[in-house]
Amino acid sequence: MKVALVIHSYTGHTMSVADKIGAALVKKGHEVALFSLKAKNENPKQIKGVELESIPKMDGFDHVIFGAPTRGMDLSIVMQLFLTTLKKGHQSASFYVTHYFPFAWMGGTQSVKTFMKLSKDKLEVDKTGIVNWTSKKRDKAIQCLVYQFSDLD
Ligand SMILES: Cc1cc2nc3c(=O)[nH]c(=O)nc-3n(C[C@H](O)[C@H](O)[C@H](O)COP(=O)(O)O)c2cc1C
Repeated sequence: MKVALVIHSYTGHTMSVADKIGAALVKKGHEVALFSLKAKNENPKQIKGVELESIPKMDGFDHVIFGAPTRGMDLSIVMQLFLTTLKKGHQSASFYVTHYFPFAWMGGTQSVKTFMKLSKDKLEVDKTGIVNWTSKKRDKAIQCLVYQFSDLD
């Protein structure tokens, strides 16, 4: 399958998970393209007036995996902006979020809700995942997520 990874990551947590998913997919024989979403003059605390550096095209991919951090108890604005650029459709997709605070309700859960809301009528999301970066079980959680997200057949 042709798989796109569309990732927003500022300090590298979300991207490090994407690298692992990408490597697992390649090992299984899938073709993988990585797109890193960036804002012009990115300032993680900025909410208003954010603009995307570029808008990658998702045409021709069999599946798209999205990854983004939680910011201010919600999905990063950069990923929110990208989702608003998508046209209506049924692209097969999955999504994971990374967050820092100890409980998913402190941002992770809301990020997934926002992703689902903004991708409604645009993506067919079959898997979602939340990675707590400060959890002692983080490595195990990432291992499970990589296993699930690279299981596409
Ligand atoms: C401005 C800002 C706001 C954040 N807000 C939250 C939050 O509300 N809840 C949370 O759990 N983590 C929060 N975080 C932590 C990030 O979500 C977490 O470190 C994430 O893994 C960073 O991903 P990245 O390294 O891919 O950018 C925030 C980080 C920044 C910089």
